[in-house]
Amino acid sequence: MGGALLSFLLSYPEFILAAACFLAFAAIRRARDSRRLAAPVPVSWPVVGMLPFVVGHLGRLLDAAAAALPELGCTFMFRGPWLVGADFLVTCDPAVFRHCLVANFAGYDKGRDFAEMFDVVGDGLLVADAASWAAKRHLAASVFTSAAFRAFVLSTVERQTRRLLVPFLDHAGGGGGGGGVVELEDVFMRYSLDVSYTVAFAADLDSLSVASAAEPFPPFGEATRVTGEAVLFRHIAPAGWWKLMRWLNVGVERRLADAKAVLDEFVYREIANRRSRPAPAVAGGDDLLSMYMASPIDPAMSDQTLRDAAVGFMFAAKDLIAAALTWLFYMICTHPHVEAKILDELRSLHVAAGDARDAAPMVFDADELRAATYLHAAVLETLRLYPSAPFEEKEAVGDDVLPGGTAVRKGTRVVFCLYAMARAEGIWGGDCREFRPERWLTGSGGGKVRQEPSYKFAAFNAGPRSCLGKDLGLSNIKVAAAAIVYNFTVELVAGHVVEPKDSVVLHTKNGLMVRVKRRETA
Ligand code: HEM
Repeated sequence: MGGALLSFLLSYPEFILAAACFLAFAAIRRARDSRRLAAPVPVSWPVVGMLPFVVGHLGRLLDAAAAALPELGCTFMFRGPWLVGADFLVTCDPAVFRHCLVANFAGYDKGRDFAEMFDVVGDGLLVADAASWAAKRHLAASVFTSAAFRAFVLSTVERQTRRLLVPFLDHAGGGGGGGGVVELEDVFMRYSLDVSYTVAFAADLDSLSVASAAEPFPPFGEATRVTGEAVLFRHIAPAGWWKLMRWLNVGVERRLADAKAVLDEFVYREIANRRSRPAPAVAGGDDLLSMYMASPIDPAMSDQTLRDAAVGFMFAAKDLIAAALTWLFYMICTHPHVEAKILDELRSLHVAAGDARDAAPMVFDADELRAATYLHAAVLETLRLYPSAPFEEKEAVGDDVLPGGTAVRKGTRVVFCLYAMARAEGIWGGDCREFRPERWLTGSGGGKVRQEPSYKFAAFNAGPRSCLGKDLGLSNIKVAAAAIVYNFTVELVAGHVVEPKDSVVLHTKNGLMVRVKRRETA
């Protein structure tokens, strides 16, 4: 049948020409109609599909998607170039989030394509599906919810904030009366690497120390950075392209292979070191590797499982925390009244504690910050507008129909656009684009933090696959933010433009250049 059709079309090329003209005219009409809409929407052209929309908005795809999605009813099928199989469904509709991530969880997998793109985490939790995911999740939950591990994470956060972050900013801000200029996103990337490295391996990397901050990233940190870039490249480039590059071992794929070798060498050596110790000391600590090695759930855990857990943890936590801190400080710099309220709250906590730690600098711990509801609201509002993972993706396990009636065929990739959801008036109201921590607080005088359903505020994902480190991540952000706001003033360098980068983690395009100065009245 297919062969007969092909030979017919080849015998009468005018049919192909006529069909292409018809599709082109239809696309031109749709393109003209779309100009009447409030924002440009993608139009599917013959052969290239909606690729021109992507090319035309390169570098600002998230904002383009945020403007287009509400015009298209919040869900639409993105058509890639013909014959490349690059079509996918995009949505910012909370009802669709709820359906795919919560109600029909088993109907949507991460899928093999995602696992292959993110193969640096091996066969770990972040890419596993079905029964394999359930077993890994059970094991991970036993570690992440254990009191010993949580206490170790929180004490590490406080310790690294006190010994690395605050002294570094103090040093950077010591440049004359006007303070010093630093690129804060780089500071947060180093800080976050140092925290998660210690949490994973109970050793200090100190990439943010005053002495080493002028140095390039340590090889382990550089390997995680290169890997993030390569995963993004694999999301953007056609699969055949990056697979060919992988086969040829060139370009970004070659750098990825080198980065993986660095990660493997380090983690396997660490595992071997620990295995060579006498039995009672093999695990013994409260760091991630020790906790996994001592887990009664899988006493005969292979080295590869341990390696995948440790590397997966670095990717689950590190960059997401750094991105959240970066956008929080961009918001604080551009909303001085928010900074003033956070500072008031922290000062009242300090006074209420009545403690004797008047010797500056002050570092609050996670327990003390439990009462800092305004700071908590500012962090949530940052993650609403600038979710560290701006989109989530899944693959339909079978045919399905979404709320609203869109039919989904088996194998369709679904991209959940959190960044766009935050900017949809129908979902977050007319002031959705404003940074307003108050929207998270009940009552006019502050009070408690409001709960939003996870399918509407999906920064930590929704449903059974929700983030296992949500509370720890939030505490980490608050401890670092409180230490900075309380001890320093941070001002955006005049003329520096801060914009989101099209990326799997919401980094900035040009970093966050700020002037840091020791706060005189801290
Ligand atoms: C601002 C900080 C964080 C944010 C925004 C965040 C967000 C997320 C998101 C969106 C996912 C879903 C990923 C996916 O399925 O594609 C996730 C999963 C996960 N997160 Fe977090 N996370 C943060 C910090 C942390 C921390 C500190 C930890 C560990 C201590 C952690 C552990 C995990 C784990 C283990 C998963 C995998 C869950 C699963 O697949 O079953 N996260 N996180």
